[in-house]
Amino acid sequence: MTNAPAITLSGSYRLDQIPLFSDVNLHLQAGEWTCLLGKSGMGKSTILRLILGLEVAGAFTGDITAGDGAPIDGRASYMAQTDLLLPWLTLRENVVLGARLRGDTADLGRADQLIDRVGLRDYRDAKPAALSGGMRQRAALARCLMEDRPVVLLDEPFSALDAGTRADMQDLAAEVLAGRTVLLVTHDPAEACRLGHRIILLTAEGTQNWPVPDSAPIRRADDPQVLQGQAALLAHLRGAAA
Ligand SMILES: Nc1ncnc2c1ncn2[C@@H]1O[C@H](COP(=O)(O)OP(=O)(O)OP(=O)(O)O)[C@@H](O)[C@H]1O
Repeated sequence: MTNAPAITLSGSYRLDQIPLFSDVNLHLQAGEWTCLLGKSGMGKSTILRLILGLEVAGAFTGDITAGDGAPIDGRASYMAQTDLLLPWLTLRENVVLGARLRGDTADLGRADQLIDRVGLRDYRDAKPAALSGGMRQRAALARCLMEDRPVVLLDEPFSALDAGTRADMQDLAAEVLAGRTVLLVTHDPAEACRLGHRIILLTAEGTQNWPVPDSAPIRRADDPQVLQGQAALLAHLRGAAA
């Protein structure tokens, strides 16, 4: 993996001529996890798509830059909210899809290791239709981790998982993505407090930094500061939604 760059997105976004968010200043520190929270429909997934250079429905005015000045395109892997598994491929073929599309030789040993780590060894040759929603999400996570990119954009990657599996997958992602510049969109205050070097809240007025516990992530779920932090964040989000 090459060095992970910092990424900055600053600007405003209009949808059907109506501002969705204004004066956003989102700075992702190089090699760190930034967690982005905000009300549904506020534009979090749109921000991921803007960073990736993908098509969006509205108009963005502003700048999106990497700290090293090089293009972001080609250096980022992305896990969308929908798993985007190809139904005619097996789980293993889906996990190595990136290499296949690029015409590279897939590292099947690494793929099998990741499939094991997400707990899907027995389903390696199964088609996506034979997997539950949570299993499909873990397959998509394995495919994203397989890409080994310096920038990783994750859109609610653990949302379909039971609590125990979710904690395991958070641990796995934190381990495999150490040193990457990660942007994690999540609705879960506990997840943000465990994983984030930084927590940023997106509102119609822009972005707000939220304090994180003193210790370095990934933090224990029963760390008192994590427990306090997630309660305070939940209270804030509920207040903001009222
Ligand atoms: N393809 C599209 N065509 C038209 N409008 C869209 C499209 N995709 C998103 N939008 C609109 O853009 C706005 C922001 O959507 P986005 O998915 O970025 O929100 P979000 O904050 O990620 O929401 P959630 O938390 O529910 O996933 C919403 O009002 C949504 O209806």
